[in-house]
Amino acid sequence: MKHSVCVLGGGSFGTVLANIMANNDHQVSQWMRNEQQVEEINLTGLNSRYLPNAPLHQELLATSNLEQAIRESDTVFVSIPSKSFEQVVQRIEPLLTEDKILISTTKGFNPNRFELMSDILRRNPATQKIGVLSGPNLAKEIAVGQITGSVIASPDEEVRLRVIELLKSPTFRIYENTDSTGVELAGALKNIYAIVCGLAKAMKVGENTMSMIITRSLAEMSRFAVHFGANPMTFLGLAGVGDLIATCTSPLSRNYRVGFLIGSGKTLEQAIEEIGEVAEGVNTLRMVVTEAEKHGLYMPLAEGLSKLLFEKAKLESLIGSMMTGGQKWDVEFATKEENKHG
Ligand SMILES: NC(=O)c1ccc[n+]([C@@H]2O[C@H](COP(=O)([O-])OP(=O)(O)OC[C@H]3O[C@@H](n4cnc5c(N)ncnc54)[C@H](O)[C@@H]3O)[C@@H](O)[C@H]2O)c1
Ligand SMILES: O=P(O)(O)OC[C@H](O)CO
Repeated sequence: MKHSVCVLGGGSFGTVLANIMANNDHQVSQWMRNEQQVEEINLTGLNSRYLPNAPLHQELLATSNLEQAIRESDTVFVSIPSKSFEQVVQRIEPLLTEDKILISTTKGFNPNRFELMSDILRRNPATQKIGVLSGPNLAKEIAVGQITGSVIASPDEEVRLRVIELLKSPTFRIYENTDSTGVELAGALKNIYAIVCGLAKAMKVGENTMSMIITRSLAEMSRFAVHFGANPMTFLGLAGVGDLIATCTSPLSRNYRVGFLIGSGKTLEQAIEEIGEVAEGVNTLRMVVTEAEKHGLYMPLAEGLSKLLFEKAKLESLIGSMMTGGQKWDVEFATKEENKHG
């Protein structure tokens, strides 16, 4: 069945998703605020600022008419950075009807209060058909047809099946999960650890060290997420360990690059300016460290990074924070009995 889809956001991820769905013969409009970008995509089939090497499907329609784009669509993907997500969702709320499906692809927290993007979507009074798309999805790799897997998370089967129908392709495979909280938290939290790994890479640490950081990052992020209702098993999937590996090891990740640039002597402000695209991990770090303190959650890597970025602590103290401290179990979600005998 041919669907009408709207993607909100003119950045790299919104553009690759819109392009996949247009290639799948769905009617796709991509809403963006920048008129010049709209014109460029419609006239040349290129989004040169965000995806310069990816020619786009000729039927993909870029638009700055938000009202028309929403009214004409049965499914809306929101690919707006977390900083502006709530503001854009408030604009579309009056246009929503109970049959519309809403998908967040944004990996971050609301900077104004501790909540996820799907919480913002759920506040609309019209539709509760809501899902979260997350996984190891570096947009620039997807754009050139690298084999990629992602996860659609929603308790609602219709939502999951719709997203699979819209996005599946010979190079893009979508898996299902009902643990929306786990998938969404995994996607947001891993950005913190991508910054840590970028820093570690700039310090030229060995592979033992890098593996330890990535694995302890997984322990830390799943500890946080389980406290807020996630299933720890979700962290074994693509949205958990999968995305953590991709983002913690790839120079294509903006968060990793923030860490690498700081580790190479730049300030946080210089790193953000040089990248020129959203790096969600910085805001996520602020929100998560505050919540971890409030709830007594042990997160030495996040706390160490926060001290380094916001309180000018020394780089070495970040990794030092992982080497001391009380937490002694390798796998925390094994039962107490297993830990005793394992
Ligand atoms: N790029 C990736 O590889 C990737 C992959 C998976 C998920 N994501 C997530 O997707 C989200 C979007 O990322 P991206 O990579 O597309 O970002 P980006 O930096 O490439 O682009 C952001 C886009 O949002 C637009 N925007 C910002 N504020 C706006 C506002 N108030 N109104 C309208 N438009 C606004 C910008 O103009 C820009 O077009 C992020 O949360 C990111 O974590 C990104
Ligand atoms: O470029 P980043 O660091 O925002 O990462 C992009 C995606 O989240 C990778 O899955």
